[in-house]
Amino acid sequence: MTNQLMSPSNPIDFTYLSDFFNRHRLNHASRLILAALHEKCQRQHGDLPRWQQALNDLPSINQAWLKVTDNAINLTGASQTSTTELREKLMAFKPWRKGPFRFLEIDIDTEWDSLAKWQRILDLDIDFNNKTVLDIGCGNGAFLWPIAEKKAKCVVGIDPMWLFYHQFMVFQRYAKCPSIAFLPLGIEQIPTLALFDTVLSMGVLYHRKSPLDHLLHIKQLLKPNGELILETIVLPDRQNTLLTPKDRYAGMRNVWMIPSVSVLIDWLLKTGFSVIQHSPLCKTTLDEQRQTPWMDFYSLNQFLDKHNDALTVEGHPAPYRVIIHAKID
Ligand SMILES: Nc1ncnc2c1ncn2[C@@H]1O[C@H](C[S@+](CC[C@H]([NH3+])C(=O)[O-])CC(=O)[O-])[C@@H](O)[C@H]1O
Repeated sequence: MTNQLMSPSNPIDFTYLSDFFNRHRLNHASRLILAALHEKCQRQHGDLPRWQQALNDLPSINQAWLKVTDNAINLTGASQTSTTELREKLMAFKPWRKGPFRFLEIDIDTEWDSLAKWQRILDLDIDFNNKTVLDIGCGNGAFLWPIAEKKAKCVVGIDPMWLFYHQFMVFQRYAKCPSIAFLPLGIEQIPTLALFDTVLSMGVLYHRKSPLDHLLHIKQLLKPNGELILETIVLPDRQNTLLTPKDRYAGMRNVWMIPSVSVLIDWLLKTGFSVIQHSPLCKTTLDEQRQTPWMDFYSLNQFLDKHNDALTVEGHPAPYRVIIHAKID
């Protein structure tokens, strides 16, 4: 593909997206999305020049190849750069939260083992084949690679954080996967057109002030018979319970509501979805989320009660997660 992902005169060049949207029949959204990207690029983030430089400093790699293996999203190839230098270049994109990745011989040990979540998605046996997929709040795009490998027609990831866009580009500049696009935009900037067969919203719902509006918004983005993969924190309670933390939840400031699974299902039914299946409840473990040299801020370990890991430091139930596979009624 003609992939103008980077050019020295205009380092954030999204012009290749017109071609991407045309190829994947997303052209109705093209004009509005390009306008939103243009506007975002006008309001340049202070760290952008540093991250752009860090991308430009990455070495050339011969025969680059990206593959998702059991324990990492793995970029292989041949480069002259020493391990020490390579590690330093990749450290410039810290903090690395989602992964883990392997970049040539360097293991990027991210805060989250996202492949554990991916395994829970695989356990639901969801069919991505030939689907047009949107991943809302995709972080650095860790799930875009395995979804593309499952032969999705195209995968669009959106996340407003410029750092995550650059972490994605660390791999895409070599992998040049023609079926993936990462838009550094928030959900609010995506036109409400029914363009997608499958929408993933993972780790996002509890950050939305109005979770029902989020579900209604997703419904507008789905084609008839479209499917939702909703992953979120829930209460371990079997009853109809809902937590609205007054202040923080597990150290996170912007958490609005955490429902029990039964409330979550009621929200889905109320907003016009029917539930196909859901995963078992899964307590987030310190194997799945922890501090590493690649993400040295506080992590789950510091946000659980030291004497009782069933509780957060604030005294709320510790995080459990569920994945619900639903479809439009
Ligand atoms: N308005 C917004 N629109 C879209 N994304 C947003 C917005 N605001 C924040 N985000 C993004 O939503 C993501 C939430 S993390 C889940 C990552 C991945 N999905 C995961 O399942 O590991 C939470 C977690 O770690 O669980 C972050 O990357 C935000 O930048």
